[in-house]
Amino acid sequence: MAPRQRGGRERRRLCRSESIFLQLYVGYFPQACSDESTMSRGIEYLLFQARGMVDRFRLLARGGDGGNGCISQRRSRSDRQGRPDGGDGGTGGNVILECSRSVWDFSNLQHHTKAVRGGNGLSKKQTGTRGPDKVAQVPVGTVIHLVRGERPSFTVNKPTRSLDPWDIPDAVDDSADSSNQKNKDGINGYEAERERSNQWEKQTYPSACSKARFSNAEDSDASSIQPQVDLDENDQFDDDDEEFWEDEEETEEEALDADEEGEEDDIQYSVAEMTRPGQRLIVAQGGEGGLGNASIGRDVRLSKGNRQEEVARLSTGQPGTESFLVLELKSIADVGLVGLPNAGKSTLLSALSRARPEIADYAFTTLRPNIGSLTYDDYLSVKVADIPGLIKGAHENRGLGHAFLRHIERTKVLSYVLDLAATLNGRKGIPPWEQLRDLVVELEHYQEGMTKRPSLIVANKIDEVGADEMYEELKRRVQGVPIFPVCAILQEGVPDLRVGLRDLMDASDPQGVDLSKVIVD
Ligand SMILES: Nc1nc2c(ncn2[C@@H]2O[C@H](COP(=O)(O)OP(=O)(O)OP(=O)(O)O)[C@@H](O)[C@H]2O)c(=O)[nH]1
Repeated sequence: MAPRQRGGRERRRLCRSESIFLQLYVGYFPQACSDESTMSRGIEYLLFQARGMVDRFRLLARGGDGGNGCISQRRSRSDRQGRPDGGDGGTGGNVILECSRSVWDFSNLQHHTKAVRGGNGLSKKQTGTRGPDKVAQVPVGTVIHLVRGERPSFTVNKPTRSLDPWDIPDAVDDSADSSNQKNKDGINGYEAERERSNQWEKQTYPSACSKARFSNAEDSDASSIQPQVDLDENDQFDDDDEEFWEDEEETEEEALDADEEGEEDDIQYSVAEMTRPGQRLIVAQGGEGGLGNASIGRDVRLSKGNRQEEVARLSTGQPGTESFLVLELKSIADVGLVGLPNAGKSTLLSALSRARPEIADYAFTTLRPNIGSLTYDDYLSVKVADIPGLIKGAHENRGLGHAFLRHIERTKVLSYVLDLAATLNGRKGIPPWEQLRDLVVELEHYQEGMTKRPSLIVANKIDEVGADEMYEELKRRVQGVPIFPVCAILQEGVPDLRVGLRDLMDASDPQGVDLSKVIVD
């Protein structure tokens, strides 16, 4: 097989970054492109962006197919004709998402994730092995949207490799009652399930339906019923299957975009949320194994005419289910720091907690959310999220746009970080009260009512010359929310801010920012 071309994907990503770069440096900083150092920062930014955080991810998950049932005759001297003794195929593995603290985005995932096929049944009524599950780790705060397929279901957090009696080779129960029950269920349900899966295959893989592996009963050749020896030679992990998956992967990956756009109307939003480490969610189920001829012979009366075809159909393992999901990361923090670029949010986060985000004197240093932990004397731990800077017009995709706001969607408290020094000493920035207005407008554009949640204002850079007067002016212009003068860089005012945040979380009637109480020229 020809090596797979990854170039297309790389190129696409850089193009997106380039467009952001242009918006930033030509739109937001009109004079910037003439400045060499800003250009080099821009390039640095591009590189960051190219390997930036993956907080939205399209995932096509497919459960492993069930193994085929075995067709085998056991003969002995006393029984020349022999008895059917082929075991059932094993169930395919599930695709499971596991919530974990050890990953912070989706960069470890593969767009196509498939679990392993169940093992084929063996002679002497031995059931095939269960296909191992494919477990993919996702960060805490992952929200799952369903584009296509079955709704995912949570599973008990236990090792999924543990086998039930049907999965243990040689564990076929001979007692009439239980085996009949199982096989009746299996066979009755089998017809309907098979019909459903045939339709599913035709819809999902019209081209692949012609492949032998996906051939349905009508197409299947009687020669596909192999004696035991041949079945044993079949690889349990099905090389053809792998190849098929890889061949399809490149084209399907491109199709994922189109699919998502095309099916946007049908998306079921937030079908599940993963908020606790260790939580497990089955997103695609493994298929049931096919029946061995020991089960078929015992429970199904086969008509003479199409006996072989019927046996072939019943012994073929069912395909695993497939689902197309969009995963989104919404960080879970108690306090969200919002501010314009360069306001000092990252510096403040490092003063409040042990987090060490990148700090620099240029805009958009922060390209991904940082989360720090603030611990009080009574061991209450509060999570604080620092998100990339917002600018006026972010809802029109200026700057880094609105995407990062999802990380503070669930915070209990908002902390507006305003730069008192933005207009001081000849700087051409925005006065703090206008910064506040712009931030409130952007947050409301993102989610109506977001600014009603408990809020406080951090008046940062109080150490700068002229900042005291600016702080007094800010207090005069903004009413209704507490304002804390802080010098994040020297950690001045930070202990009071810690207390203020705690009070806000404990307060019975805390208030958000009301723009009617903000005086702007
Ligand atoms: N004088 C003074 N400078 C500060 C203070 N806090 C932060 N700064 C400086 O302001 C600049 C920006 O700080 P950051 O913490 O990176 O600002 P940010 O809001 O995270 O910026 P983005 O990543 O662009 O969103 C840095 O040069 C800091 O050293 C402060 O209290 N006083």
